[in-house]
Amino acid sequence: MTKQLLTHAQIQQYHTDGYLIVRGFYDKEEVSKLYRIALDDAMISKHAIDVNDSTGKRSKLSLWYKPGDDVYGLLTRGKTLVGSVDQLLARQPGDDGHSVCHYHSKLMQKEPRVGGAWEWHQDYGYWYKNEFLYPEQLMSVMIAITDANVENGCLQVIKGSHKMGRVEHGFSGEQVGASQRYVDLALRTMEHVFVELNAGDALFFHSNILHRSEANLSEHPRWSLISCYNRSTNIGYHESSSSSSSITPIDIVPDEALLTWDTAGLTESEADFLSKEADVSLK
Ligand SMILES: O=C(O)CCC(=O)C(=O)O
Ligand SMILES: [Fe+2]
Repeated sequence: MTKQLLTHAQIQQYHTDGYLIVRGFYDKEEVSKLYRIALDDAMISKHAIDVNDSTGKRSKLSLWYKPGDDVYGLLTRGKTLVGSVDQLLARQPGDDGHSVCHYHSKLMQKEPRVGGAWEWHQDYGYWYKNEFLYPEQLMSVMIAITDANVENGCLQVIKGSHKMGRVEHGFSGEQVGASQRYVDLALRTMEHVFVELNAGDALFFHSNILHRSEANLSEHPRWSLISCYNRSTNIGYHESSSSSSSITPIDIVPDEALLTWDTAGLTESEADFLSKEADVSLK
């Protein structure tokens, strides 16, 4: 399947709404490979962290920085995905080269009946603490590995809330959440959208959009990959050295690499995983 860069209208929509859904970004064959690897990869499961919500439900999350030559690394380095991100991220004056970097990716596994909720937050609410100065140069892409719907705890967003700028965040149980007052005010005028995705769909979202998700009370898993991108011009002054990937332009690979390249599992040397002790805010 040939992937397309974003159209002018899609770019406009992202800037107006703070998010953009691209249906079928990955085809059936690609999705089944991603699902199989997520199930089988010993390194992913070895490094999975439990993240509890306020009611004790938990999601399994594996987070890594440097993308390697494994299937998930190749996905995040794919030409059209990186090219689309490049169309959406703001550029610093004077930056006219290839400057899209991989900050980190996380594989989120919300298992049936146990997968936990996420409080309302902005990703930049976390990343601000890592001293990245430019929210417009940061964004995330969620790739649905299974279908995500209201029943299994899909992502919810407040449409247009990225225009509010950064909102204060504080601890809420083990998670960091946005000030409830500002969430309530945002909901007075902005639309609360449940972003239902089919496996293979991609959701591009701004680092300042308010989002949350419910626990997975259904019988179906809700698995997704969230990859976060940055520009090399946006230095995280309070980032640990292990995440120099956030200012190192991505080594881009052809889209076909995902299906055709010979890949190993994630190895210790290729991917540097986050441990729970390393970052209390869990990105
Ligand atoms: O997967 C989810 O439901 C939300 C996760 C999220 O927003 C995050 O990890 O920042
Ligand atoms: Fe988030």
